[in-house]
Amino acid sequence: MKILVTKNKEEASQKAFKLLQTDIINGAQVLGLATGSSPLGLYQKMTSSSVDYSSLISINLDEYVGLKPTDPQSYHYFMEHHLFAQKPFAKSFIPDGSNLNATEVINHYNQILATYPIDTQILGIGNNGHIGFNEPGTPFDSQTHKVKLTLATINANARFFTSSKDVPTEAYTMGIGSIIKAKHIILLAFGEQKADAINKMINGKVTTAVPASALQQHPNITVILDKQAASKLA
Ligand SMILES: N[C@@H]1[C@@H](O)[C@H](O)[C@@H](COP(=O)(O)O)O[C@@H]1O
Repeated sequence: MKILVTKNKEEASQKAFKLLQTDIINGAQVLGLATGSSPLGLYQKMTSSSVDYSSLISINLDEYVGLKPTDPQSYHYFMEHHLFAQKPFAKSFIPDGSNLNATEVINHYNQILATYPIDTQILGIGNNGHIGFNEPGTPFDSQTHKVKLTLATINANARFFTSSKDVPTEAYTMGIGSIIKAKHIILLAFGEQKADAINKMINGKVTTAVPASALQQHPNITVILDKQAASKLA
């Protein structure tokens, strides 16, 4: 694991942008993308750059079950608003949260992942160590699946909704097995509330109790932190 501790989000996002650029120059064609506040600075760098992404493929990690792509709280809407409207890709895939037929959504997404192996995966991390929406206890070889969100995740994500009652309780997510297949992973984490999860991810036991600890086994991962997220590293 390569760990970069930066001054702040701005410096971290710039470093992530440069790493992504290098990967693209070196032939990366399929980008795995994440939602949440952590990759926002990177997406701002991407939208304000002159780089053209229109020949690349993007595949997002996850989506809430029950939200239409047009719902402002959906991850479809988030990606459209923060990246795709300004920087369209050749094809962009996000699980269809409005399709309640889980088997159909899962099979379709696994097929997409088999067709387009991810070159560079952008990742955030939940306070409880989740990646994508892979909550504690998820097997490391998991493929796309439907999850019941933990109370911790629902509460953490309530900041994007009017109230925690509005946060969907289920999501479709790429599995840990699919995430760790990416050739290069760039994980971004900011703030003290991530410090414990980051320390467990890097120095803790490799255990399904901390989904991000699966990343210790990955041969090519860059973790970009601010000082607060790095504050519990030994
Ligand atoms: N499904 C997303 C994750 O992919 C993301 O990493 C996490 C942290 O979000 P943030 O970056 O806003 O802290 O939130 C959600 O649960």
